[in-house]
Amino acid sequence: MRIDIQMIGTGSAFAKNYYNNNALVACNGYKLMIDFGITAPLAMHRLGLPLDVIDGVFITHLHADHIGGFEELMLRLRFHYGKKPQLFIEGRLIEPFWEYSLRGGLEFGAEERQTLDQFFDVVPLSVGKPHEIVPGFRMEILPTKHFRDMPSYCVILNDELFYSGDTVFDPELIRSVHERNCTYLLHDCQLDGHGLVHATLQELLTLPESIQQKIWLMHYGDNMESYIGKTGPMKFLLQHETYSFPVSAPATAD
Ligand SMILES: Nc1ccn([C@@H]2O[C@@H]3COP(=O)(O)O[C@H]3[C@H]2O)c(=O)n1
Ligand SMILES: [Zn+2]
Ligand SMILES: [Zn+2]
Repeated sequence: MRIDIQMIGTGSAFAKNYYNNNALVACNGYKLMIDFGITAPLAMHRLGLPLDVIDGVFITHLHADHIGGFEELMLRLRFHYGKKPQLFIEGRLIEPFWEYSLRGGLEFGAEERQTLDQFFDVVPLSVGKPHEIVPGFRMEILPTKHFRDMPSYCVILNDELFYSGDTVFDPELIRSVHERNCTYLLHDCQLDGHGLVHATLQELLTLPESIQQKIWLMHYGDNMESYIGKTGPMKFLLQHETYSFPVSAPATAD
């Protein structure tokens, strides 16, 4: 079987040549969006993808390049398409996501109090508890170290494909997913400067070659092209491209 990933964008938070680093994952007939940032509605439009292709959305963390497109997504899905997708979200993120990031725009003027579950079928996730999205398509989240104490999560799909979300360089995390036989490591990458909240290219280049061979770089800045050929065996994911990753069917969930 395969996991197909279309990179809706591959850019860092403030990149202007690239849309926000968000990905549309297709597996066993289900389409899962990983993050939906400020630029995601425009990127989907440019790709000719209507918002109702999305069956579910997973949120890695609450920075705007990962959730800034939700107001449009929620309004259009509910009132234009009449669709209520699933929302996969770590339990601790639910309240701040709704109360601090969205409620002001979605409730103001509403006659009735609005809640997140009017827009989504909310599926709370927990670290260490894999979740079967549909038969044969499984996700598992792990915490990442990103920005101070802000909760943020990476995700492993079908035990084989690791998607970092946003994280500082965390060799222990990378080695652990390598050792549990993840075949593909999609990792955010800051190409220059200090890695205060992201892994830098220089840091990723210190990993053993056997790990670098599995790494696909994403969430990069506008100067990506000047780094082509300077990433060792690591490859860049390209915006709007679809990548088809062969995977094994996961062992039976839970
Ligand atoms: N101390 C910090 C914290 C954050 N940032 C920038 O804010 C962005 C938020 O989205 P991101 O993708 O996590 O990247 C962050 C930094 O660019 C930064 O530059 N310095
Ligand atoms: Zn980001
Ligand atoms: Zn972030």
